Amino acid sequence: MTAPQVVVHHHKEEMAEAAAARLITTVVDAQLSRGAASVVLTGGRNGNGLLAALGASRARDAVDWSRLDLWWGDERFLPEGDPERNHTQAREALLDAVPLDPARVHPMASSDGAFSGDAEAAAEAYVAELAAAARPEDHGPVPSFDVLLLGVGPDAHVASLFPEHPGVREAERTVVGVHGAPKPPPTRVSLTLPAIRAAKEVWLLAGGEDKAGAVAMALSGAGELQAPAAGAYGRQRTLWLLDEAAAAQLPRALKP
Ligand SMILES: O=C(O)[C@H](O)[C@@H](O)[C@H](O)[C@H](O)COP(=O)(O)O
Repeated sequence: MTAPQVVVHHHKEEMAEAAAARLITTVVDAQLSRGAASVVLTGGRNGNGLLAALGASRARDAVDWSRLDLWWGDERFLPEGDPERNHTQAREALLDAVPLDPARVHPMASSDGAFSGDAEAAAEAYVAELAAAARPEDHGPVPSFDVLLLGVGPDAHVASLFPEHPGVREAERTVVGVHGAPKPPPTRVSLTLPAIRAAKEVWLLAGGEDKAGAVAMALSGAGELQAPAAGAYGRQRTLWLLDEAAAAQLPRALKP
């Protein structure tokens, strides 16, 4: 388990811009060293804020978009094109504006497609898609993601893994269907903590005072059942990207 590192920016806008710059550099370095890069996107305002900041960055085209593999940490189980889907929002925030290779973009299934209404079947399909992309040198039945992005909820949820819910307890499977999510919509598909922990780097994004309690709890020793964000860490790096409001309740020893 990699000890979490914390970076605090003044406001969430600066946090988004800094995270976008950091992501550009990390992706470019991965592409230089192995010819491709793999990133897992997250939904929510901070995740989409990062994508929008990346799209506005003049450095964005240092990325070879045709050699970027994009996955999702979770998805709201809604019809294709629904404005509330993380995939829809990511396309609007950035993806439709850059020359990605469609074969390397892996959205989770919609509720009206081949798995209509069956979130478990959609989850199983993503398990298979991840496993098919894994290589022998990878750490488990998922690709070794270079960066896995996670927004953090006010209850310290990450992806669609909510405190005390079955998904956060999943210790084997890489993707699960989620029902009765406290954050609407209730039905979702989510990576599990084992899948999240296969990533080289996990970056957790939290901005705003409504996240201060969750951030403090997750970084002060709470267990993953109570604070799923506490169980989200990368093999090589775990990075918390905060603004001052979200860092307000952090013990001094944890502040940079
Ligand atoms: O589908 C989702 O809603 C997200 O994946 C979810 O995990 C989100 O990242 C957090 O709830 C934080 O959302 P905000 O950044 O909007 O607070």
